[in-house]
Amino acid sequence: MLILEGLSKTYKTGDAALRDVSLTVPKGQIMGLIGPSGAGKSTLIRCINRLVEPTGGKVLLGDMDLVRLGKADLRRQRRRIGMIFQEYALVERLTVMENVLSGRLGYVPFWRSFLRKYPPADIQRAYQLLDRVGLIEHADKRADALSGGQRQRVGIARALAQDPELLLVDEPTASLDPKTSRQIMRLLTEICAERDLPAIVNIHDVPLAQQFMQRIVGLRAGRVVFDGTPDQLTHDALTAIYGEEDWNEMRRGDEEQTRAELDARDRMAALAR
Ligand SMILES: Nc1ncnc2c1ncn2[C@@H]1O[C@H](COP(=O)(O)OP(=O)(O)OP(=O)(O)O)[C@@H](O)[C@H]1O
Repeated sequence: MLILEGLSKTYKTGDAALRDVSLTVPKGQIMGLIGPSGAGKSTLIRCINRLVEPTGGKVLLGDMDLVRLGKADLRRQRRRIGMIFQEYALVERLTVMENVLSGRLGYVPFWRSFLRKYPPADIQRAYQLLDRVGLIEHADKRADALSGGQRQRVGIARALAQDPELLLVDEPTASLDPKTSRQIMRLLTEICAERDLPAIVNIHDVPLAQQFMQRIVGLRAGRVVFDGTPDQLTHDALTAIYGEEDWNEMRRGDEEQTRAELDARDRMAALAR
């Protein structure tokens, strides 16, 4: 379980990116974080594993406050948090298998990782994870030979190789087409359920969040302005998060995208005839 208590971040520039955010994410819950650009979504995710240093508050993972840890302890504790990134952050010239094994780097002694000698149990486990994400037959391919969706699956398997107690997921589908995005979101939700893992997913796409998240938290100007189920995300709630103008614009954008997708489908169907 993850508990945030009064988490705040003010950057040196004076930008108050997070203001007194308190949230509890229980085991197995997948929580979507939505909000307009600049609302503080990335800052929130990065304060949890202290890629960004919070200026106040607590981050409790189990009963440990990550904010209080010194450097060496923080490095050890970060193993407990798996991260999945928008741009996958794979080592492109390494194989799929090596990328997954790199999730174990926090556990193996330096000399082993330097020589890329991982224990057999890690290798066996990496194969199981690749099987779970549907990439077993791609294990020996270089990461740069894969499609975007496949790369994101490697990113998921690598995060799981850490045996994390929490997943932080930053815009996992921002670089993917709509169908692949849905497949990735489905995989993430299944994995959280199977492993009883809590997850926070920073997600721009509101319909996708509504379709897959159990809980949605809306941030605006660094504050939580909505916390509820997808059904409770009404027009009024969306207006509170995005403001009237932005929300209407987003809706128009969605309608245009849907129209464009339908158009493309009609054109493909016409070609196939
Ligand atoms: N390194 C930084 N230095 C100073 N200010 C920053 C820094 N990073 C973010 N900010 C500011 O903090 C606020 C929150 O930014 P953040 O990137 O967390 O928002 P976001 O909701 O993730 O936005 P987006 O959806 O556009 O990625 C913004 O006002 C931003 O300008």
